[in-house]
Amino acid sequence: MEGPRPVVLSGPSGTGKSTLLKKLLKDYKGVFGFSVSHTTRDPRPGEVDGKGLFCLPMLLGATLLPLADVLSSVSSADYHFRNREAMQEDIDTGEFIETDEFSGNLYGTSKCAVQDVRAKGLICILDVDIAGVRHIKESDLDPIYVSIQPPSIEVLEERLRGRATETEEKIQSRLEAARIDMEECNEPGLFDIVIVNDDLDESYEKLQSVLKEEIMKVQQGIKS
Ligand SMILES: Nc1nc2c(ncn2[C@@H]2O[C@H](COP(=O)(O)OP(=O)(O)O)[C@@H](O)[C@H]2O)c(=O)[nH]1
Ligand SMILES: Nc1ncnc2c1ncn2[C@@H]1O[C@H](COP(=O)(O)OP(=O)(O)O)[C@@H](O)[C@H]1O
Repeated sequence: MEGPRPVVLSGPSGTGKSTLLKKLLKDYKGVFGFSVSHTTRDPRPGEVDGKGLFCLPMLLGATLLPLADVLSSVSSADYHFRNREAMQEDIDTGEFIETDEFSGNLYGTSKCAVQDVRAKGLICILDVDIAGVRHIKESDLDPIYVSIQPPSIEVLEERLRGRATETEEKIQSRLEAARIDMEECNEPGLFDIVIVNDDLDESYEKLQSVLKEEIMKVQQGIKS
């Protein structure tokens, strides 16, 4: 597909990926779009459900929903929250680019989630775990791969506890996955850049700088 290259943000749970990507979406309106993943985990308070497997071009063609409703439901959602059976059915019918089991739940990037963003000419941001990164490497997406890492496992634990969204069991399983992620992220050729998210402003500067070229492509497209 033509257009700017997508961006994959990966890194341990609690390291600051959502914080950074929300800053990008806020500061660069009309430049970035979030690929809304599917998951079987329960929504956290305040999280918005994308309500299922939509393909924006398909919906518009069928004019099932007013355009504004479709755009807002897709762009502001955190996840499409599904039960395991429904998600497995969609996986079996080939709707996903990649899926992974993380901390007892299924997560996955649907083809529609990426198409919806790319069809609008936006830089598509995907937030996936390290297994997702490896699966995406086998696809034809050709994204920029960014790993966001914590300064240390102790700091990560503080952030996870500070966010107060997980049970003790989930904190432990996330820390276990984090140890593996922290080791594997330096594997040659896996990521284009590894950003240690100590100071948030500095990390955001580094992230903007690695995405500068793609951001300019979209901004120049908007002007012309
Ligand atoms: N492979 C894959 N991983 C995902 C996807 N969506 C989210 N994840 C990863 O799943 C993990 C858990 O995500 P989440 O439950 O939202 O917790 P959080 O990252 O701590 O906010 C994180 O490492 C995400 O990057 C997806 O579509 N595919
Ligand atoms: N650089 C930072 N310094 C201190 N706290 C941070 C930093 N970046 C993120 N946080 C905090 O850490 C917690 C986890 O961040 P979050 O963006 O939810 O992580 P992720 O999306 O990677 O799971 C949040 O409470 C967030 O406010």
